[in-house]
Amino acid sequence: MERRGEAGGRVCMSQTVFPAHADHRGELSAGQLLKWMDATACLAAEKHAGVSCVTASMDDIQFEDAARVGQIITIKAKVNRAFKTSMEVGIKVTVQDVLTNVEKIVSVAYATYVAKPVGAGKIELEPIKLLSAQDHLEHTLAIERRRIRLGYEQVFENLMLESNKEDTFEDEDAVSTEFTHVQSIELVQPPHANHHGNTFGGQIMAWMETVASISARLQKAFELSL
Ligand SMILES: CC(=O)SCCNC(=O)CCNC(=O)[C@H](O)C(C)(C)COP(=O)(O)OP(=O)(O)OC[C@H]1O[C@@H](n2cnc3c(N)ncnc32)[C@H](O)[C@@H]1OP(=O)(O)O
Repeated sequence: MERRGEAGGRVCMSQTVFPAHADHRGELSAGQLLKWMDATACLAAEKHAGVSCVTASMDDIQFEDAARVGQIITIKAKVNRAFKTSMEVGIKVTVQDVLTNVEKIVSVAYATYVAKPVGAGKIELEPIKLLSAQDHLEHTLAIERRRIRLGYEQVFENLMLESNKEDTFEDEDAVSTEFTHVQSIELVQPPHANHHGNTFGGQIMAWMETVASISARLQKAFELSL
């Protein structure tokens, strides 16, 4: 029998990109990918914790390559380190072209999940069993990344408090952004919820990404109309 903490906390998910997952360019939308990344990583966290987990945060994400309709997306998630009630999960996304077999990295990301048993108090997580040199490396780096991510919020708060000066920089080519304000009101429905009845973190990120990309496109449309 596999004990929790022994090679638990690893999940691999593959999915063909269908037109319903794509944006107007025929590429996998970032919002859909964020939903898959969150669902896969949450499952890895729950496999390790043995109880339900919630998304606390996802670190900065860079998308290095696009995935087109018909290509295969593979998401590998692994618990790098369990702290007290939270875990860092490493997420690696690759895209494979079925005709050429060429595989490319789309993204490497880190997310934090907190064990939250339904109807119970907090639980303390077991440490993870390290099986390879890579596991050891990620385990060591995870504590450093946690220190940076937990300090990040404070750094941003301090920036806001300290920067009470108006930016006087003026560029004569600057264009107004007044037409780029976008607001979306969403009704939380059952398809947006996870198996605990809460809105998926990935769903919230997908809504945020939709609004941000519409805003960016409105800016471009406004510039072209000038
Ligand atoms: C609104 C939505 O539907 S979002 C989508 C899904 N996600 C959720 O629903 C989560 C909503 N948020 C929450 O439930 C809470 O804010 C939690 C669980 C994230 C934090 O719980 P709290 O009890 O407020 O915080 P507490 O200070 O006890 O921290 C618990 C752990 O989370 C960690 N943590 C808290 N915030 C963060 C963060 N932003 N990033 C990384 N780790 C975090 C803490 O370091 C701590 O870890 P440790 O126990 O291993 O030392």
